[in-house]
Amino acid sequence: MQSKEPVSSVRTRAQASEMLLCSPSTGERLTSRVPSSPPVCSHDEYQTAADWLRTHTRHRPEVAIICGSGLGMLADTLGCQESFAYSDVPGFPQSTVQGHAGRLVFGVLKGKMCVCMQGRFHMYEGHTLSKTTFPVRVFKLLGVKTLIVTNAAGSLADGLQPGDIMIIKDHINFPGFVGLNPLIGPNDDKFGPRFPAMSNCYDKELRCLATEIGKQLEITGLMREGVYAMVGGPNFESIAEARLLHRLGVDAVGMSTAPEVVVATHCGLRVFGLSLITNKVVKTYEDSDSVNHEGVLEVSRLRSVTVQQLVTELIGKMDINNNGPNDAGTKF
Ligand SMILES: O=P(O)(O)O[C@H]1O[C@H](CO)[C@@H](O)[C@H]1O
Ligand SMILES: Nc1nc2[nH]cnc2c(=O)[nH]1
Repeated sequence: MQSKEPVSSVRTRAQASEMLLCSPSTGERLTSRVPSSPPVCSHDEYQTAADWLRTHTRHRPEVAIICGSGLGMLADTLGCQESFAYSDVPGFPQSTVQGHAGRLVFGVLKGKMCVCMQGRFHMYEGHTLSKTTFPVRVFKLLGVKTLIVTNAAGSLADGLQPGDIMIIKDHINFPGFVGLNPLIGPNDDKFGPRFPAMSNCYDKELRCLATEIGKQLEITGLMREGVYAMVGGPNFESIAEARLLHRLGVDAVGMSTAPEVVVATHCGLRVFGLSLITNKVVKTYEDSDSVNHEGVLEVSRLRSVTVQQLVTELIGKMDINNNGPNDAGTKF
């Protein structure tokens, strides 16, 4: 039997989901992207951004750093700086979160060519995961070998206090459990395999080196290794959620990092990650504390110099030619 609906009113699924994003009263578009429908960026889009950057800077970075909430000051310490607003770089999304300036800074740190993201993209801002992780593949095309990720996170582990630094040993990518993974979609074989392993995604040698540097800087009391979990955000955890995460073995929780690391590992970058613990996640109903972003930024600012020293020394001492166990050979 034929549908009685006129052809002009039959909507595709894509149109229907687009309509859900419009105000029912005015028809005004409320947001432009749905994270759960993952349109992927094409190889050309990454290449265009990389080509644009190559023609606009002399820098050829070997190390990329993604700065977490309130940790962007690190970029200011680079020598021979050249910087670009994200809005000027083709294909780059915009930063919308306080504490994420939205600048790409190229420069030299301890003799190594670096590029630093002063501000990252989060899924909860409405970016697709492909856009959230867009810079990582651009870095790969620019010749970057090592990615350093930093973030602000809440602690679930009893031994982790605000102001502590957690070297990320492993992660739990909770959005990935429900199909929100940046690698969903046709696999781009030029970047990496369809089914990448994630068992060595945080480089052991760099973790050991960071621990050694911690000793030299006399900050071992602040440092330990742990498991980071990414949740979608933007709300912080309910108490029941916090208890669940704790029981699952999560040491620190945040709303970023895992997608960047998945994409970096897929394309063979060596990864080092650290979480600055900015708050304790409330786990009991008797506790009247509650977390807010301003408090997160305040702790980040207070510890940013220490994080900066640790990352700077790590970059100075790392062997740039060791690409770690995930490197399957550069394809570009
Ligand atoms: O992960 P970064 O970008 O450091 O930011 C963390 O801080 C914000 C919450 O205060 C969230 O975006 C969380 O992910
Ligand atoms: N999800 C989450 N993200 C954070 N980022 C900084 N602190 C927190 C926290 O307590 N929970």
